[in-house]
Amino acid sequence: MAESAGGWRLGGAMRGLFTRPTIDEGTWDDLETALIGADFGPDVTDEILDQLQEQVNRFRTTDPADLKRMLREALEERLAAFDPTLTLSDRPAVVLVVGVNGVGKTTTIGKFAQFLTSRGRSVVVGAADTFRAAAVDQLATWAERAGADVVRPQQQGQDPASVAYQTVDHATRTGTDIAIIDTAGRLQTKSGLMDELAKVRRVVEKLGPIAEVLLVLDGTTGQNGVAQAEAFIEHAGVTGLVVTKLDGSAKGGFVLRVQQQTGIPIKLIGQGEGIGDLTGFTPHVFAASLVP
Ligand SMILES: Nc1nc2c(ncn2[C@@H]2O[C@H](COP(=O)(O)OP(=O)(O)OP(=O)(O)O)[C@@H](O)[C@H]2O)c(=O)[nH]1
Repeated sequence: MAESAGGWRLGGAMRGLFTRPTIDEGTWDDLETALIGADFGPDVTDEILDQLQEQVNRFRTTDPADLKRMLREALEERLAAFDPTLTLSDRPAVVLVVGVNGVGKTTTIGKFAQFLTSRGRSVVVGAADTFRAAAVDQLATWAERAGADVVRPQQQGQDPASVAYQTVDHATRTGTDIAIIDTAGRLQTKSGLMDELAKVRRVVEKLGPIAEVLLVLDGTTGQNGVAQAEAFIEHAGVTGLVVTKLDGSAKGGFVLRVQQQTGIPIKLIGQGEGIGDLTGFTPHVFAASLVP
């Protein structure tokens, strides 16, 4: 899996920026425009600008190549402030995947199953989003392609918590390493959704601890996507973020922004619609692809 193949560059503004002969006022304006354009958000942008101006003054440099390196290092340091390691050592390791519909949740679960099976881990996927038969089929197709087992609801609208229970039970009985549970993204009310999730958690925890709760966010929707997912962040005990659709997006700054804002580490990055298009999150690699 290529870790640096992403298209999440900062975009055209950066190119002109680092070819100026010397650092001048225009450099800082261009840098601000580029950071805002890449969705770092105003706060992170200001912090980075202040930090870099201070460093440029301290080192008395006027060389744009120095500034570029300082920018890359500043981004890497901030990206690395949270631990991106997935905790999957329980047997089975139970992973709940949450998020609003349409962000790429089903695709992500398929890719995650593949990510794990290709590393020699056995996986079962549970379709606990039981309201749409087509969605269950779509998830099952992805999981089967990844070489994972699937636990489906026995009938449409079956209690999601019982599907989740059966999934973990299946993993325990068969000695499967990892149980990934899809959950509903859309219910009539937010409290209904959170109650359902709380019930899934309660029932699963009867069998053992939950290893990870991964919240899937669409990298192209930026801040609006975070607002939509607020309830999950507040109530679902999210342990990691998965940011999808970063391929071809010029909005890579969102990754740093969302991590700083929520205080939750990014653990996986989706960068395409193919089954291999999911990677772990490596701050060094990500910073280097933001500022190539
Ligand atoms: N380019 C790109 N497209 C993606 C990525 N992840 C998902 N998609 C696409 O986004 C669309 C929605 O993905 P789904 O996985 O169906 O999203 P979902 O959140 O499960 O949506 P529902 O099934 O409606 O709940 C699909 O067309 C996917 O192919 C990604 O990393 N990059």
